[in-house]
Amino acid sequence: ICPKPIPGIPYNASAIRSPLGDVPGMIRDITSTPGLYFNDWCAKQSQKLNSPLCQVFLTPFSKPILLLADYDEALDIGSRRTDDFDRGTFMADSFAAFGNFHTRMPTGPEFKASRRWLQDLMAPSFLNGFVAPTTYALVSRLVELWRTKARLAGDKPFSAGTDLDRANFDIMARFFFGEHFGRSSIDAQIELLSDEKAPEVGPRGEAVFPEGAIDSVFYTLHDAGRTVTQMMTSLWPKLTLHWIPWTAGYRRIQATKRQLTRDQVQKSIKRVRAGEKSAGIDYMLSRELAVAEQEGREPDFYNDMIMAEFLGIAYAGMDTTEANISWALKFVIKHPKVQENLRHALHSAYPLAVQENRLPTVAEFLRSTSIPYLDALIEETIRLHPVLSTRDAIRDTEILGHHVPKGTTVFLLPNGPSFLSPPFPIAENKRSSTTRVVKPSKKWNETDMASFNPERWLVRNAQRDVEFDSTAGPQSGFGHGPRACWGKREAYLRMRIALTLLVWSFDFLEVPESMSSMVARPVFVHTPEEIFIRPRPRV
Ligand code: HEM
Repeated sequence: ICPKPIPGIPYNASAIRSPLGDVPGMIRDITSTPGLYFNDWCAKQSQKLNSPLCQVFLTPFSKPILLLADYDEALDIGSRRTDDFDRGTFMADSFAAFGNFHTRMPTGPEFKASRRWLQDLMAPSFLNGFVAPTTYALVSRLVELWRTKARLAGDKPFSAGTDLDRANFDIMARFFFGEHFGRSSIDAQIELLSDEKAPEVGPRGEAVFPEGAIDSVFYTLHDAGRTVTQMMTSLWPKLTLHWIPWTAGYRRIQATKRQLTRDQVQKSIKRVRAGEKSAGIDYMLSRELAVAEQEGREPDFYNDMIMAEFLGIAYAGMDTTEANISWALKFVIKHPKVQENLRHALHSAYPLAVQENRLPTVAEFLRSTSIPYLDALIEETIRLHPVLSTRDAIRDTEILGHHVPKGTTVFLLPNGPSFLSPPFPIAENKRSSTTRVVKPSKKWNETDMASFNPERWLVRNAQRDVEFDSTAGPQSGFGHGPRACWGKREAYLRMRIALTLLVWSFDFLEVPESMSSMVARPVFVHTPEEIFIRPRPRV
């Protein structure tokens, strides 16, 4: 009943002496180290076991999970070895509460059908024509809210976490449903402050503002997100799978799907039949209409898989992007020089807006090409707070010369050696045949790999101009290959708009040490435990 390791791959000796595997050690490490969470613990094991491939036993009586800590092999598995590896049980189980969401599926016919409905939503025409102006308008409301809060708070910092949460929720809700979703939840906050009442003062001297009501879909997404963390950290995932459908959170998820069907799908069907398209849902249902016509059947607008995409994607796109915007703000607060450089880069990109003492318009934003320092800051934030990718072996195969049985889950660590600490030396003949034939990736300078330094992404071109180099060194924050992040383009667009408008509008002044913790919350997505800001309006 003790775990059975795969021969030749290092593991913690104590793990195979108990049916509980690595669980007791992991719980001990995590509870005794503030800020250390699941992904960090995994990265630490590869360092402790001093191997680019090791194995851990994360649930009692379980099969081993492989931890791969090498950028070139992870890139290879994600993008080139798709006959050996695919999305597998770990993700499917973790996202169980989301129903037929495509991230849970192997790359087969059902996955392809789901992706067909989503086909238009990452197209430049939809992103630039609909998502950018919508996001710009919503972030402008956040700017308005923080102006009001800054005025009422005087010199006191205040928590920005809930506002960022709401703004990102508003953005995702409108991505799918447009203005038909109703009033923005940031507007509800602004209204609440219209009495100009001074905020209360919290225990650390921070200004505390009241919280307005918010749509029930917001709570549902958080409930659903909690089930992902619950599943990933459950000692008994199979039991948890059976138990989740009985929880109040799960019932709320089902009720929300019914509500969205009633409120949004019906309205969208009318628009689609009238040939009108604006929000994401309209494009999805139009695709279904077109496919149904092609296949000579009635459209199935209420298909459970379409419903599952609304909640699944809203969750996948909300916490991840919000976390990175929050970390980026924390970094610019902690590093005033970076904030100054960023503002200077933004001002140089939009000289007319500086001259006219206003924000860059959405049209200017869309016309501008890359702003290297902004792109570097975003990339550096993702590098330091990445999300884990996983794959399962779909046939008996090998990694770094070791036999890997079919069905084995592999974590492609985005935060271990190669990324945040020096890579392991690996003999060329141990690498996969597909890795050997491509040029090895560039490596990070080993002296400062774990520190925050946006400059690492900048290079000078032949004309001596500074450019952003997305291949400057290893980065796996969005995963690789056909199962990499589907929403990457929207995420970049949102992060660029949000950071441009926020850093243009405010000087983010230093906050006291007691409010500037860089510790992350123990949830699946590396999110700051708290974020306090002290914004001083500029324009
Ligand atoms: C900074 C923000 C984001 C980060 C760091 C991030 C990261 C990731 C990662 C690491 C994966 C797994 C990739 C793999 O296994 O190779 C993923 C998958 C996914 N992401 Fe994102 N994501 C972000 C934003 C978004 C947004 C905004 C959306 C939607 C609008 C989105 C939708 C998805 C979906 C649907 C998948 C599943 C893809 C599949 O299974 O084929 N993500 N994301």
